[in-house]
Amino acid sequence: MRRSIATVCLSGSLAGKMDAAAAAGFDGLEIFEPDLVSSETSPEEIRARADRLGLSLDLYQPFRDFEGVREAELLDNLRRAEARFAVMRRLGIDTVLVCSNVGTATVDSDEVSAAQLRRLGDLADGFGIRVAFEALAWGRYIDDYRRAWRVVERADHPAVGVCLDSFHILSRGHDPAAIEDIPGEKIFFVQLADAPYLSMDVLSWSRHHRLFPGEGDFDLPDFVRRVMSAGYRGPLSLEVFNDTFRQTDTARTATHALRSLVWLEDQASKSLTGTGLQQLPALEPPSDLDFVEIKAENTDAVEEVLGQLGLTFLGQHRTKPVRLWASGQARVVLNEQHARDLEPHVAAIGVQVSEPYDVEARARALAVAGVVRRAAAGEQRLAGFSAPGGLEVFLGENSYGDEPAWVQEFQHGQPPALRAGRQSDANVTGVDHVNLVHTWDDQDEAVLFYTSVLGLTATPATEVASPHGLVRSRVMRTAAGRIRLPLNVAPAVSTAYPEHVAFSCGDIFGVAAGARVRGMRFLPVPNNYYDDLVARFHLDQATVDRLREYQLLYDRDEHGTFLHFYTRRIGRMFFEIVQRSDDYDGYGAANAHVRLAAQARLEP
Ligand SMILES: O=C(O)c1ccc(O)c(O)c1
Ligand SMILES: [Mg+2]
Repeated sequence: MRRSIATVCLSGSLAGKMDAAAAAGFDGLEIFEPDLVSSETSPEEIRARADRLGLSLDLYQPFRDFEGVREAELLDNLRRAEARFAVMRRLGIDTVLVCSNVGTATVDSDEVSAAQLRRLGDLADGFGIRVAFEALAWGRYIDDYRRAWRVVERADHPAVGVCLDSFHILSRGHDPAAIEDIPGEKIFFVQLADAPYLSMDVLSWSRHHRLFPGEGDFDLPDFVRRVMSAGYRGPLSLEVFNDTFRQTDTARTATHALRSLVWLEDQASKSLTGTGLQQLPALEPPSDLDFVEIKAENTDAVEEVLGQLGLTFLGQHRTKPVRLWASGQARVVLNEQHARDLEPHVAAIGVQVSEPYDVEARARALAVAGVVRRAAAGEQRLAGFSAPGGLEVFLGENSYGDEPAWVQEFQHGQPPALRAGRQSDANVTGVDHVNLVHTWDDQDEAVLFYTSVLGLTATPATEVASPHGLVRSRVMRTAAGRIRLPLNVAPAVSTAYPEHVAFSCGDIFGVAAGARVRGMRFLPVPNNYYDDLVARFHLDQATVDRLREYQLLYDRDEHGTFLHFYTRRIGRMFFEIVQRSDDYDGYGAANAHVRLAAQARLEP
């Protein structure tokens, strides 16, 4: 399918948007009228530039407030249209988007709107132009694509069809099934946008909060399947009004946008044949976390805490200043290579997949930047990718719970007896989650990255108050929860907002007691928190006293309970220990503000 993007999705000048769209690999462009009007470049030059770049100019938009008016206004509107059509001719664009009237309509009649669109069709015909009529979700009378189609059908003009915009349809909860009743050749254009479910007026929602496919809550693959089933074969075009993407780097956003379309085509192609939708190498979500890598100029402080938490040092790498600590399925790689002046931070994760080569091919098809790490002879080379925000993600082979082969490269350390590890409940058993921090402008991109490359799914956003501002959080996870990556957007003022690695265990009191004996300094929890626990959960005093003794936090949902505690901050990170009981599926979000306030007290 041809892939297009509306200029309104991107920041910068019209020429810059065109260059970025072409460089990212788009085939076509929707010219948003304000981008043209404010540009110094003439329509002829824009057309020539598009030709040079190999971009087709697929749509001119929007033409507003046309139908549903009285005759005098209609004549005005036709004159307005004629002037636009003349500009479109100079641009070489043959389709105009006419959106339903929101401002000047006074006549609520299919018959009148149809007759007026027919007259517009006659005018457009003379210019070799087609009219794609779109029902805006907030149209004065026509606010539903099914009514827009009724009107277009009634207009019965070869130059008049519909434009289907996923946002206007799905935001209103309109059933997209009726798309399949529209003849494909009468669907003149398809615009795609995702969005999070928000309770707000639909115009503001549309103008500020649209997202690229795969980043929000709408079922875009189903939407595309329906337009394809109807027989539509025109461009799939992104039209995403979003306050963030309008300010981010143009080239980066264009690449991000194209990734969303490539992902969407792949998703939509399932259970459809002969549509020309491009498929990606098959995707099986990762089965497990392979390792977490922490990088710093000096990792001593991190290793001290890992020891206090009961992890075991497994050895130094054969050829690099890299060390491995582990317990159960938790493997933490400490890397001092190329780390001058760097404080401890989460630099990479490894995930285990059954077919690393397929995932690697998939990532390349999605235009994800690879990372290269030198491997000496005999060392395992893991394919790696740079995720938005800078985390490196490596692909390891599924080891089915056994020690992965690369562990053998860490041999200059403990004797084999220790390598086997002491397995008891009072040990860390694995990594429960890795909490990653993003800036305000790359969280959505990160959601798409983990969705499209690794097949993780995103939970809806939640918000937690910290002393420095609200923290917005979404969790990327596998269905079984073996991989969980909460992505947090840090408040703007706290530039070095810490990330954390959460270890799981089966006996958190045991781990806490061991850590205390080994001198670990816990993140202190205020007494007020424990008073509140009594009120919230009707816990008996003895239980609360025991929690307080170890500075543990407590949460409960309908499935089970959650106990957790935190270490103090080490550089740009810290550790958490968690114990899930029964099928508790959260992250102690109700306690997050207590943790954030405690951290702010220690490091204001
Ligand atoms: O927000 C708007 O006005 C607007 C304009 C044109 C569109 O195609 C659209 O979906 C929305
Ligand atoms: Mg639209």
